[in-house]
Amino acid sequence: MQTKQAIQVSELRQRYGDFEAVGGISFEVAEGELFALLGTNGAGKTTTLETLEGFREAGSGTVRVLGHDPYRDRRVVRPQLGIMLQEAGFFADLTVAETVGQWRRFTPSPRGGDEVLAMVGLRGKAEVRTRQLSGGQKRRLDLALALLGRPRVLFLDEPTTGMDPEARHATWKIVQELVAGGTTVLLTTHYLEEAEHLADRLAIMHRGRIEVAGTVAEVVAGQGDRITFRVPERVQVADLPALRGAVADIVIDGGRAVAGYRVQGLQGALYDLLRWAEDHRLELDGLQARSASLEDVFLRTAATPEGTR
Ligand SMILES: Nc1ncnc2c1ncn2[C@@H]1O[C@H](COP(=O)(O)OP(=O)(O)OP(=O)(O)O)[C@@H](O)[C@H]1O
Repeated sequence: MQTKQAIQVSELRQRYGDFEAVGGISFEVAEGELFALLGTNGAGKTTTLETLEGFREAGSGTVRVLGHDPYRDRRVVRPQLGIMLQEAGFFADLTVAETVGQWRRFTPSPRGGDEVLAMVGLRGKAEVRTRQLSGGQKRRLDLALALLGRPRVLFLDEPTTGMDPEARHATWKIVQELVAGGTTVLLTTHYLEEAEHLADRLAIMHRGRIEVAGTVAEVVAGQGDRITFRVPERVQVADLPALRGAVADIVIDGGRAVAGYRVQGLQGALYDLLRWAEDHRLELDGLQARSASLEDVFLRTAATPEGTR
């Protein structure tokens, strides 16, 4: 059976005046998949999301959500979307229950107010005024409102900003349950751990382009594992070993030189390093070895200098 694509973006470009905020991006999200859009500040994530949500017409390229143009066919598409913006405004004097009640009036066949509040763990706050909610609780109320219309596609723009780790994990669980129930989710986040935890696939944007995309394993593959240690005082940088062909880069940290290697496969490279240290009777201060992570890929992408794309 062919997988149906809930979201299709092909060569999307968006400009603000002379400035190109999105420079020709393409990706697809299958029904029931969670796709995370990561990127540096100003990379173009929100502009992309706003286009998919039908708030902006595509500058050029094509965008389809559930098979429709979300801008031109928004009457068809919008009722099937749940949207959690970066900042939603609530009326400060309304209670949580009243806020949900107001939104229900504008939502066709909405979920029950109690039901959505229970889903996001806010039933105990139903009678609290929204201005008294904490930042994390406000984000959960935002999520409750996005879920009212039983959306087939849910857009979450930095959903866990301001949440403590417990609330963040609780939110991840809610999102995982929605995905398990067949909801398609497009998420933006600055928390790489969140993408690692939730995303079936992800893309990293930088200056309007998708620099890398795939599953976490695909994105991280080939990035190289990392070994670092402080260069021992009686060793010249030129005398450091090349570990399976990898040459050390040196940074100065707290007045001491730190050697860093990017190697393919930790075990062999560590074996060589420890044997070298043993042969030279050296203690390797601050020795660290770790597998490549999404953070490595992100930081490398973010470090791509201007004019190199
Ligand atoms: N209305 C606008 N007018 C002019 N420039 C804009 C406008 N909205 C966004 N931009 C610019 O377009 C670029 C992309 O912005 P966008 O908000 O899409 O990025 P983002 O990836 O969501 O960033 P962040 O992670 O900081 O939220 C930025 O350089 C931003 O300054």
